Amino acid sequence: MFDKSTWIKLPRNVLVGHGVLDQLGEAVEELYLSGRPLLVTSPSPERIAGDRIRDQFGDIDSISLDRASFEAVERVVEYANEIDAGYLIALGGGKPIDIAKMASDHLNCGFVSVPTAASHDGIVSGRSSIPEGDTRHSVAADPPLAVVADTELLAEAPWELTTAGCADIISNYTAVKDWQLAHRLQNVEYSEYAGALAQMTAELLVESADSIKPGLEESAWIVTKALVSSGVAMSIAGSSRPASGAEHLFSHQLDRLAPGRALHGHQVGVGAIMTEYFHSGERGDWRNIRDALSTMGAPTTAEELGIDEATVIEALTTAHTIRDRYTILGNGVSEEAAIEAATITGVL
Ligand SMILES: NC(=O)C1=CN([C@@H]2O[C@H](COP(=O)(O)OP(=O)(O)OC[C@H]3O[C@@H](n4cnc5c(N)ncnc54)[C@H](OP(=O)(O)O)[C@@H]3O)[C@@H](O)[C@H]2O)C=CC1
Ligand SMILES: O=C(CO)COP(=O)(O)O
Ligand SMILES: [Zn+2]
Repeated sequence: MFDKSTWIKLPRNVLVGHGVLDQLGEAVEELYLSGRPLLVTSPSPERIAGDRIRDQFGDIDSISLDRASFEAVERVVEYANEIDAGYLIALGGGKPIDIAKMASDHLNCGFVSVPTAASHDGIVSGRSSIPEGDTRHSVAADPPLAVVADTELLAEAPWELTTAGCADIISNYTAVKDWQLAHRLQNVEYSEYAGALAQMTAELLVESADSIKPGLEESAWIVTKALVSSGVAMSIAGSSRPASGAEHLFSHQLDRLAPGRALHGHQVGVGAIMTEYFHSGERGDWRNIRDALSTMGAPTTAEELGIDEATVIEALTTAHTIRDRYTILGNGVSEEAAIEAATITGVL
């Protein structure tokens, strides 16, 4: 008997374009939500766009967070219960969006995603990524009911945030390879559709590399559409596998060893150069990944990340311990092998 079933959760309204932030009220109205909103944000996004949201929703309650943690999720849940919020509006980068995503899951209410940076592919995804002690949880949660990504606002954000988004997408190359490897070696369930979508998204972005330049709103448009597409791949997969492999494990370790030093996307990009080397060897595709990152202005070395060599090697040799996710790192990379990979690829 055929007994497979799948439940793919996706946002209902996705608005990407010039000035669409001013249509947030309209997009929310179309969702037939009830109750008052709670704005979940962080300091810079609040400063940049908080008032434009208040212009549409009146003087709404808001909470500003500076760190992604389970404690921050708890604070949002408590505050939302206190004011009897009907839904959440997440305004900012990956941090407030992930926190609101998880809090809305706990509260059994919906949330709307309003990215202020094209820096990560959690804008649309049904995954929340929260660090806790020595580990990181990639938690299943509902995706946003709507996404309102204003390319005018995103283009005004510091350019490095956009290059971080590019690198998060380019890392799909190695993430999909790791997923396929785990499928072959460990019988991990693999979705051809999600894998193909994640890979194609990375390919299309790399093909557009010459059009991705600071000061061009079109760049924010290209990158945001890719982030949406990558988030959809995660929703189809029901896991972050299409967009997160060993390069993400490396980045999550860096977050522990050198917190706040570099952006998530930049760390996964540098990780992808090295994990591609592990996949395909010295003559393999790692040069293409490095060149694509460098064309877009994303870091390709430890120095450009602002992270010292010893920390990079420690992150690479311990990355396999952070989560139960089979990747090319297998049971771990020796220090000698890590130094060799980082040196050959020019990361060190
Ligand atoms: N759930 C998922 O599927 C995914 C989740 N992630 C998660 O997302 C996080 C990374 O996202 P990222 O966006 O880098 O993290 P942050 O939300 O920390 O944003 C990065 C920085 O950019 C600032 N910022 C945001 N928007 C603007 C703006 N318009 N102008 C100026 N500064 C701005 C933030 O300011 P401030 O400090 O004031 O907030 C912060 O300092 C990680 O925690 C990662 O794990 C990443 C990919 C996928
Ligand atoms: O960053 C992500 C995808 O780009 C999410 O992945 P994680 O599940 O590893 O947190
Ligand atoms: Zn990522």
